[in-house]
Amino acid sequence: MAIRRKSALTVADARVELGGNLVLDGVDLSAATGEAVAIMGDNGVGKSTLLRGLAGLQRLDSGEIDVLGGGPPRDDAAFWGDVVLVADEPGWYPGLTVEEHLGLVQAVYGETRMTAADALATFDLRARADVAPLNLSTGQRQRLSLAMALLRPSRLLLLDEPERGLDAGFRPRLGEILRGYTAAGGTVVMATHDQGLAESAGARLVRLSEGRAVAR
Ligand SMILES: Nc1ncnc2c1ncn2[C@@H]1O[C@H](COP(=O)(O)OP(=O)(O)OP(=O)(O)O)[C@@H](O)[C@H]1O
Repeated sequence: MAIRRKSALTVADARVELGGNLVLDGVDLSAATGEAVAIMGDNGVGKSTLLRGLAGLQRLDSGEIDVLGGGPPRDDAAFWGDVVLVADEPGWYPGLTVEEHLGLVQAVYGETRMTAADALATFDLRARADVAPLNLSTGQRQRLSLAMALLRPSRLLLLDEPERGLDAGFRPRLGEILRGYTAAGGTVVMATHDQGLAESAGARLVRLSEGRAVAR
């Protein structure tokens, strides 16, 4: 008998118009608790817009969203305590090293999913621990963004093109890290152009086409 997993999020008939274009045109999406979902599709089909909608950073013109059973996304501490969005590069703290950025996350959250030292190792940043993030390469900065996101406790990870800047060797590692996150009960929704990464993360593929989800 199939085990029915609890819903982590649902999007029903989402419509978003931007600059006179209907970017999302009746999109449905769902993810179960402990599931990874990869949203794929051509440039401009609305993947980032959908993720921003899930994070509450893009208002829907119509449609419904439920995130973690709490209704629509809310810009409050409880929501952001459960949800992590990794999209554009974050602002870095001037004067703090890579290791200190991770230490800061650990200090703020107290109980983290791993130690800052483990995060440095997991995201291959040990050799760059003492430099400022702005002195990292693009891919190393992306690894630091992901390390900070995976270090802190959360229930839902929203990742916009997490493969950005990552070399071919690290992408399967990221897939394994995301598998570990879902195995521990977390839910992942990512927009990606890398089907290999999606598969290594064990993600269900959802294709967006002209603002519609055509397979899920
Ligand atoms: N602020 C905005 N005003 C008007 N149009 C916008 C705005 N932001 C995005 N768009 C348009 O909305 C559409 C969807 O953009 P979105 O970034 O969601 O696509 P995407 O699928 O994530 O693309 P990519 O694969 O290139 O990251 C694009 O046609 C884009 O030009």
